[in-house]
Amino acid sequence: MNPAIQSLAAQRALEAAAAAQGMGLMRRAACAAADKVRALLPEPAPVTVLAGPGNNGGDALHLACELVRAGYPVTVVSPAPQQGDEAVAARARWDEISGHTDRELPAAAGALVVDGLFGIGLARAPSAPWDALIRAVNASDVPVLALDAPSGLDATRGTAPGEAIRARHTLTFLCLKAGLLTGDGPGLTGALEVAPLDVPPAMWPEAEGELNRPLLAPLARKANSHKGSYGTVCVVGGSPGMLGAALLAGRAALSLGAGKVHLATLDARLAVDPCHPELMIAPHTPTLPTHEVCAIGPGLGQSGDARAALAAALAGDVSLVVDADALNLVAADPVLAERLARRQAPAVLTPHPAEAARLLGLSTAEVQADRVGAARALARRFGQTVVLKGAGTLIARADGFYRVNASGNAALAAAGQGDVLSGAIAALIAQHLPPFDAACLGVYLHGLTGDLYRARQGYMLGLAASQSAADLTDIANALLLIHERNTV
Ligand SMILES: NC(=O)C1=CN([C@@H]2O[C@H](COP(=O)(O)OP(=O)(O)OC[C@H]3O[C@@H](n4cnc5c(N)ncnc54)[C@H](O)[C@@H]3O)[C@@H](O)[C@H]2O)[C@@H](O)CC1
Ligand SMILES: [K+]
Repeated sequence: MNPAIQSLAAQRALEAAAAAQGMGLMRRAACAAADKVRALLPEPAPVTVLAGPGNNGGDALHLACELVRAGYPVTVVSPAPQQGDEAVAARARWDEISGHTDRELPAAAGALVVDGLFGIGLARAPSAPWDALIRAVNASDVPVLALDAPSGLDATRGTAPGEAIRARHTLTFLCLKAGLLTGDGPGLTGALEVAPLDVPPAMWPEAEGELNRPLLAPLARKANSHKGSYGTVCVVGGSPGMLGAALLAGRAALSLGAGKVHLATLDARLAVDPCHPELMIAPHTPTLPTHEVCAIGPGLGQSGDARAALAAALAGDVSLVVDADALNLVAADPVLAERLARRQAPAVLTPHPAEAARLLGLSTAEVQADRVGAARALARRFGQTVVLKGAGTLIARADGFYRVNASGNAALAAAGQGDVLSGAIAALIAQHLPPFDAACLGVYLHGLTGDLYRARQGYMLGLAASQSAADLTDIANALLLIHERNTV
């Protein structure tokens, strides 16, 4: 799981704390970037370094000095003076070493262009002279290494207000940013790496203890246990014609270790899943079987029975995973929305962008234009954990803290995957993970089924949701084995 990020504000608070302790993060960033350049160009070759006006530019100028010391021929392009003490000092160091900077991209930009124009401080669409420089870089066929974020990209939203640098590689500092994993972010188009700069986790202001916590520790099995030790999941859904969705959620819950799984279906025709006789299937009745967590929504439909089942679930005190049509019913009915918002027992909402848009009264495009904002708004609105699915799935907590998932790929863009995810999260809650952790880990493991598929296949076509449901078992067991090895 990638390092947690609360917001760019948390990163800036950490940077300020580091500066106060004289940790010299900028020099560390430059050294990490120099290592990356050496990895890309093992032999010294001409490198063009673009230096912007802020600290991203400062990183780039220190990098230029490191590269000259390592014997690389370096051209610095800096069309405007640096602002801020750290960036000005970096420029002075460069002037000391070379004393020459260009204002435009050289005709022959060399073997690599390093983009240090803007990082997390981009405030608006780059204007002159920056936009012309970005266009010139994108027009050249020289590979680009972007520092912290491709210049011109909004590091939170993943959108580009103007034209953004198209980077083949991005080395981001301290932690991942939501915008690198969503929208047009490089996490989807290029190679993305994090350089943590050896900052101790405790320095993160609000994510303290969140970083690298072994989320899956509660899943470790104890010899002296029985099926009740691993909880009971009840899936409520499967209205006529949509049984598959409920079956997928039930299978995923079994695959990820729930002790028992009931399937309360709105279609009485389904009596048994021949592939999974362990699934206890019965027609839904207002008095549900006893269970710790209920995944409601897969194939639920929006009939009167469906609404009644949702109202009963909301009125209960079990943990809920609210997905698909259950979310649509909430979006369409203020009474249900109020019940969900007032509910004391935990719930995890798992909307895709269109379902989030309905819940927020926005268009899907507006949700996608600010995914972090949408996820946090929903989490605050309902006082619950929200999983905003899509490239760079976000898991937001009611207090605004959020995580970005870095696993998965377009193989998961297929029917039924949302049902699998809701069953997976339900299984983790049933095994006593707190809802936010269950959502983070469920999203992460589910994403890994896409990564596993691409590793096996070499590409991303044709992953069936039932395959993902089955693969959750192998992936979780492999990670638990590693966890146990590391904790002996
Ligand atoms: N301060 C620290 O401790 C660290 C800072 N780091 C670097 O510092 C960066 C953040 O530095 P800054 O906050 O200075 O911001 P940036 O370096 O991202 O640049 C923004 C600067 O350009 C100006 N600007 C923003 N949008 C503009 C536009 N469209 N046209 C023209 N000018 C524009 C801003 O006024 C600001 O001065 C990070 O991305 C990272 O690269 C890293 O070295 C990590 C440590
Ligand atoms: K940059």
